[in-house]
Amino acid sequence: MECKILDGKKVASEVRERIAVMVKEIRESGKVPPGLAVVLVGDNPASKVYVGQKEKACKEVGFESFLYHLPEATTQEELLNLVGQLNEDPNVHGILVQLPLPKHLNETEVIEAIRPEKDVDGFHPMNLGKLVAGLPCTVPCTPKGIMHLLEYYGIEIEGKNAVVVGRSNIVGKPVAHLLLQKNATVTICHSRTRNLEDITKEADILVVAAGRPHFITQHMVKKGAVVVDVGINRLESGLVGDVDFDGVRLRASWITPVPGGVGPMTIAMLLENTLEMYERFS
Ligand SMILES: NC(=O)C1=CN([C@@H]2O[C@H](COP(=O)(O)OP(=O)(O)OC[C@H]3O[C@@H](n4cnc5c(N)ncnc54)[C@H](OP(=O)(O)O)[C@@H]3O)[C@@H](O)[C@H]2O)C=CC1
Ligand SMILES: Nc1nc(=O)c2c([nH]1)NC[C@@H]1CN(c3ccc(C(=O)N[C@@H](CCC(=O)O)C(=O)O)cc3)C=[N+]21
Repeated sequence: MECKILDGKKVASEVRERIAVMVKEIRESGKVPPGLAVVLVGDNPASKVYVGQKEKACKEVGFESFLYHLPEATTQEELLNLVGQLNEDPNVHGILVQLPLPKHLNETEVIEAIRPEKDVDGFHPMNLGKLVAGLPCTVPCTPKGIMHLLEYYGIEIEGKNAVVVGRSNIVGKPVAHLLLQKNATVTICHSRTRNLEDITKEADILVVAAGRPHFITQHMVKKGAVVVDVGINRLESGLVGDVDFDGVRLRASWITPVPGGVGPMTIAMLLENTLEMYERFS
């Protein structure tokens, strides 16, 4: 059986086109357009790349984007002050603080300072709590993008064994809950999991967000599985995911490539979340 590609690049561009049409109508009606504020602290090269992509994506769909690039030496108080100011700014509908922050800053406290109505990442405990409770909330972009991609390609979730490798608050845990809501039987694995491959081999749907290049190999995957690779690893040979694509595609029925899989969906969902918050709260 031929393995098919979950084409995040294509699906994301369709989402962006739809958003661009809606923003055009908003602008033509003379209203304030949706605005996204991105806060970057320090000079982490990977973060700078991501922030650049986000700005470009905003411009393309017609959003206002406000970039705050603060020096590495920014204090917690200065960062909290900026967040407080953005919370009050009527032109800002979404606030994204790029993670990771430099080590001297308290990430949890910064995220909690963002008004939940402007928490475009869905990382605020109020949004994460609502997600777990199955209430309407802002869903984190990467997990939302994964679900959108599965839905687009008609991948059935109900009753399937879904295995998530990774338990971060931004990817692993929320995607596990979204799969659970769609009635999958969900297993979450992490660095203390024993006999990982015995578990991954049972997965009908395998989502991998471990941050380890080529971590999931062919023999860890069940024949016909749907494999979603969230990993972004920059090696000298280029950008690779957490899944050994060339090996695993010989067994899987569907697979996301890296690049061109989950990454572009994350950006598209960031735009979608910004527009949703604009419509709900402005
Ligand atoms: N494509 C996209 O849009 C995005 C991609 N990413 C990428 O996804 C990856 C994961 O990101 P994130 O969730 O933030 O990462 P974290 O580093 O926060 O979490 C990694 C998770 O993987 C688990 N893990 C690490 N090593 C192993 C192992 N040997 N066996 C089993 N589990 C293991 C960790 O377990 P433990 O909890 O026990 O430490 C942890 O739960 C990264 O490569 C990141 O760059 C992230 C966000 C968006
Ligand atoms: N507050 C916050 N929100 C985030 O959403 C957030 C964050 N912090 N910190 C870092 C991670 C990582 N992340 C990615 C977004 C897009 C791609 C992406 O577009 N990837 C392209 C490749 C891009 C390239 O070539 O580098 C692809 O996979 O095709 C990847 C990773 C968002 N994150």
